[in-house]
Amino acid sequence: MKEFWTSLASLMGVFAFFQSILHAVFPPELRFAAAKIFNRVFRCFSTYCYFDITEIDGVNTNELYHAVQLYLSRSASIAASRLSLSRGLNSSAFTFGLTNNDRLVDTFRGATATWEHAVTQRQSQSFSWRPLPEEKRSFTLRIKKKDKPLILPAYLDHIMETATELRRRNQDRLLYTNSRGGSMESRGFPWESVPFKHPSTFDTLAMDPSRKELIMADLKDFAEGKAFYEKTGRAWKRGYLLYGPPGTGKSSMIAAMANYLGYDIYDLELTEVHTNSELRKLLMKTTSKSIIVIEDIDCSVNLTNRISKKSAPPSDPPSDLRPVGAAEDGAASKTITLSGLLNFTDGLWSCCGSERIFVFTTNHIEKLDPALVRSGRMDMHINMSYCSFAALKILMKNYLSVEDGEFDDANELLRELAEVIEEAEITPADVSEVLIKNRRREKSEALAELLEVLKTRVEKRKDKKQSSSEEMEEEEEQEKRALESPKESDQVMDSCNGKEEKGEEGVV
Ligand SMILES: Nc1ncnc2c1ncn2[C@@H]1O[C@H](COP(=O)(O)OP(=O)(O)OP(=O)(O)O)[C@@H](O)[C@H]1O
Ligand SMILES: [Mg+2]
Repeated sequence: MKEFWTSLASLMGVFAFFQSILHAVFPPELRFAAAKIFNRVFRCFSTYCYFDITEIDGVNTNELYHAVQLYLSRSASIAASRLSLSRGLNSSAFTFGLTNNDRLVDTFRGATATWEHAVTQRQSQSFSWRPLPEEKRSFTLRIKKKDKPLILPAYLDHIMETATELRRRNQDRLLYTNSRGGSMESRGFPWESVPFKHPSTFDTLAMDPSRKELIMADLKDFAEGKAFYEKTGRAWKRGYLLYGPPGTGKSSMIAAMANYLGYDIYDLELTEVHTNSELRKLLMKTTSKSIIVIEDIDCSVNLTNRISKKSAPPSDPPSDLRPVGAAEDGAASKTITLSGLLNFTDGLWSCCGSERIFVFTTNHIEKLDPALVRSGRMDMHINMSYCSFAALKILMKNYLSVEDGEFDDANELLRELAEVIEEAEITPADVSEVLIKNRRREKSEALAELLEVLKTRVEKRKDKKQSSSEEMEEEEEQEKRALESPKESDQVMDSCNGKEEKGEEGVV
């Protein structure tokens, strides 16, 4: 310790000596230049090396400067005592920054990096087509010379990646749509966007917790799977098919996925796409870390034509190559085809960009072409089914703030609800409606009301079943009767024939 103070004192002595020489020997106008030279000499003997990262690189904005700013803002909020604060356009988070001459120490792969932020007045405005800011801002990175080969350029790559991730997390999600009704070529960019504010999350999504966890784990695995996809040579994309009756939460699931991963959503309106090449262009203009959604795929495109094709003449092209809806008018090039759609998700073009998720939804999985649902095409098929008791518990928590264990297991109301919920075949959307209507009442009253609704549904379903089975029985009975008394019908036939014969005879 003593040695440290001795060397520090001698260093300060040397510094003071040079300072006094500077003042004694050089006139004030040359002092700045001389100081710079001394500085350089010092740096030659220093064990450190320095990197200046200016805000404006020539006349262009230096991306690295902003990346460093964002990167340091993570730790600046903890380490520094005076900070600058900002909030970017479209951003929902505040960003901390270092103020003038503030320092921050960071470590990377065991090496220490010291950052200093400098703000100086721009001396004279040199000619520029673009007006430059009055202040000159820069970061100076100081690292030990021996660490240089160890951490550069990996450290800078790390900074850029972290900053991109932070920017994405701070930025609001965007929801893009291609359904503007006009020609998409007219404005160059085929997608229009709005901030995506859907509040659905996996916490609020009513479905069995075990299935939910499976989906979340799958999504996480995908988002963190860059190395895996690179190693295995697979395109970094994943497909989910959500199917189930209306109101079971397919759209809510998509919103929850986007919020969970922090991805943007591209809601593709297939009916607005006229050709396969338009579809490809749309795909090319999507960004990484996004979910591309085609809702109600069974209604968007006629995907049943492959089946209907079996009865068509053999000279026709295979149905999946045939333009959808263009068979009669021959406008083949003016439509999209099933193969175009499959290429969209699976072909080479689907890999331009990376980290993308495709989600198709349908209410009628049985109506989809087998090519679309065959294994491997969509990586995961998710059945969004009617409300189970586990899902009901989540809805009770969402709408009535009923916490786990608030009603004990022996509670009569809960027991009855658990008994009838599956039989009632009610969608989470319908349960939500009942709970919303009754949310201001006592919790037990609201649940009792729900129980009534469920019981009525069960009764109705039973009646319907009863009447349809009665109808079926009656039909069967009629068929049986018809089979058992062939003579009667023969007689009718005979009598008809008889009449005809008579007539003929009469004619003759
Ligand atoms: N599983 C669920 N969890 C939470 N809320 C749900 C769920 N399912 C439906 N809801 C509620 O019902 C509403 C409609 O649900 P959603 O639009 O997600 O259903 P959908 O399956 O996409 O229906 P459709 O097939 O008609 O498009 C949502 O706003 C949400 O409040
Ligand atoms: Mg929907």
